[in-house]
Amino acid sequence: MTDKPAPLFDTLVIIGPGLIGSSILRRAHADRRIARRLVACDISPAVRARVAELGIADAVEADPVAAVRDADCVIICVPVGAIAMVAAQVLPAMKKGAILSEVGSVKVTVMEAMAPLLSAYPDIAFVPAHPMAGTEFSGPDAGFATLFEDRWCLLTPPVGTPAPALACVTTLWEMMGARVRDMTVEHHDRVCAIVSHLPHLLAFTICGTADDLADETRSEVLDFAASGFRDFTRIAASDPTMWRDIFLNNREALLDMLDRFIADAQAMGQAIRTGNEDVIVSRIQRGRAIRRSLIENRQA
Ligand SMILES: NC(=O)c1ccc[n+]([C@@H]2O[C@H](COP(=O)([O-])OP(=O)(O)OC[C@H]3O[C@@H](n4cnc5c(N)ncnc54)[C@H](O)[C@@H]3O)[C@@H](O)[C@H]2O)c1
Ligand SMILES: O=C(O)C(=O)C[C@]1(C(=O)O)C=C[C@@H](O)C=C1
Repeated sequence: MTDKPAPLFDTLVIIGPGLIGSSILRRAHADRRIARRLVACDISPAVRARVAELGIADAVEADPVAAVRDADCVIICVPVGAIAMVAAQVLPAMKKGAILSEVGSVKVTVMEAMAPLLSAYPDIAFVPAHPMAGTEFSGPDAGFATLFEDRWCLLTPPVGTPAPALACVTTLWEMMGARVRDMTVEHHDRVCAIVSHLPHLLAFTICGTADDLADETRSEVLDFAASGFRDFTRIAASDPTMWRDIFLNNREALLDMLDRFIADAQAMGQAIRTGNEDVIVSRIQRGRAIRRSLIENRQA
């Protein structure tokens, strides 16, 4: 009889088992090659009770210090503005050689807040990750085991990250079904500003603009929303705390992309005003080409 290979981690701890954290737990619960023991920890008693009910963790803890004591890997899955605070709670309790990770949607400010904390714990490897997958829903009921399937997961390891820790986190995300790419925190934040943060800003804004026109159009907005507007309302339904933290933490990159967008939108407006068909058609053709390449890359 051959022995089963050891799992990637003995104990994997998820702090904040909401949409992303509970999706990691579900996948790891279904594939025990990822971790022998799964621990969930959340500040909210309602979330803890629900995670226990769902049965997706072997233990559910209220106290982050108790939760991480035996961890080989801890993944912080809380809103961006709370990541460093949670790290400050758990770092002193983590064992030497363990890995600390997080899944925040912004990396530069998180790294800036983490650097002074990490310098006191040279035996903990910090490997930030960002799965480019999600939905407009939050909380432990929103998660599902296939959320990361075929999606990208961006890693932003600080210079000097030990190779075995980086390899472990890479393997973890590959076992989640994701494709993995490493990049710097600065590049990450600029890429996410254009592909994720600006589109959300536009969606929140267009819904607000439509709502401000309430007297004139609101009933029509609701009646006829099975149109282009509907696609904006899906992402505009996203969690306010999460998006407040993203916008305020990725301020510079987001404002830069917003300025570019405003200039391009004004150019399109000018083309419509002056009847410049070439400009209008070439802009639409570029949009269609981008959609086609997303479909070819299985990201649509
Ligand atoms: N939603 C997405 O599409 C998406 C995708 C990729 C990455 N992210 C990032 O992942 C993180 C989590 O997002 P989510 O959508 O899963 O959020 P969520 O609201 O579904 O879950 C967050 C959980 O963190 C808990 N929490 C908050 N503060 C805490 C604290 N101090 N200590 C312990 N638990 C705490 C909450 O109670 C909640 O259960 C965010 O940083 C977000 O930017 C989100
Ligand atoms: O699909 C959605 O609803 C999402 O908002 C997911 C999405 C995105 O913008 O692509 C949102 C934020 C994350 O950091 C990563 C993924």
